[in-house]
Amino acid sequence: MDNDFPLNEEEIDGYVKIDRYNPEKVARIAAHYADILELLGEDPTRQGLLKTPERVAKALQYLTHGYDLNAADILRGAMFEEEYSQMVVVKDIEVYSLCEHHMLPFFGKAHVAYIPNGHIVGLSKIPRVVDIFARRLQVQERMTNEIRDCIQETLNPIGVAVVIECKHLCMCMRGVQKQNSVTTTSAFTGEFAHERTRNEFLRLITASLS
Ligand SMILES: Nc1nc2c(ncn2[C@@H]2O[C@H](COP(=O)(O)OP(=O)(O)OP(=O)(O)O)[C@@H](O)[C@H]2O)c(=O)[nH]1
Ligand SMILES: [Zn+2]
Repeated sequence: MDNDFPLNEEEIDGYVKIDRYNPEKVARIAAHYADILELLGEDPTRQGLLKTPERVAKALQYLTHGYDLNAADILRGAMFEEEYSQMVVVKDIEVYSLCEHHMLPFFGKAHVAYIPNGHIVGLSKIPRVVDIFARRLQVQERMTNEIRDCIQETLNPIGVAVVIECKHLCMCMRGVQKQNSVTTTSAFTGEFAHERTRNEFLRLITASLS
């Protein structure tokens, strides 16, 4: 996938405000990156680096485009009255975020469940909500709570469960340099406070289809 910030609204269903890809902002961020390249001992005028500051500026805007999106609005856009009252689980949602301490990626999977209370939500909206909170500077714990709170407050279900498992590059490529550690965070509301419900969710997210 091309990682440049989408130039047209179609690519992400019109949810991103076009002013996020502001040429003035790109130019300003790029100017800083030209300085940074120099400070790192590079020659920003060599051929391979000529467009790098601009590419980085666009990539950073893409990686933080969640700031421009309203997750509650996106959920509200696809809520349907339905009497279904069993747990709905969307698991293995890819997560790509940036840790707010080092601005290095952390990535992995999110598993989200809710128990409807008269309304269900369009399934694709759950990964969209995950993305909106992931595509900004984050800590994994806050992201987990924000996803839970957004679904609870907007959809008002009987309960919400969120489990996120991520690898943090700031712990792999530098610092403590642990290549295999995975961080798991979780957040629950309502019915998921009960061990039985929580265990059913945990069983479903660890079960394999094959
Ligand atoms: N709780 C939490 N910590 C995170 C997350 N992402 C990165 N960190 C941690 O943020 C901490 C920042 O600690 P500092 O001591 O200020 O920074 P540092 O000197 O670069 O730390 P080291 O990574 O241990 O070298 C580190 O322990 C990181 O592992 C996250 O999502 N949640
Ligand atoms: Zn970090």
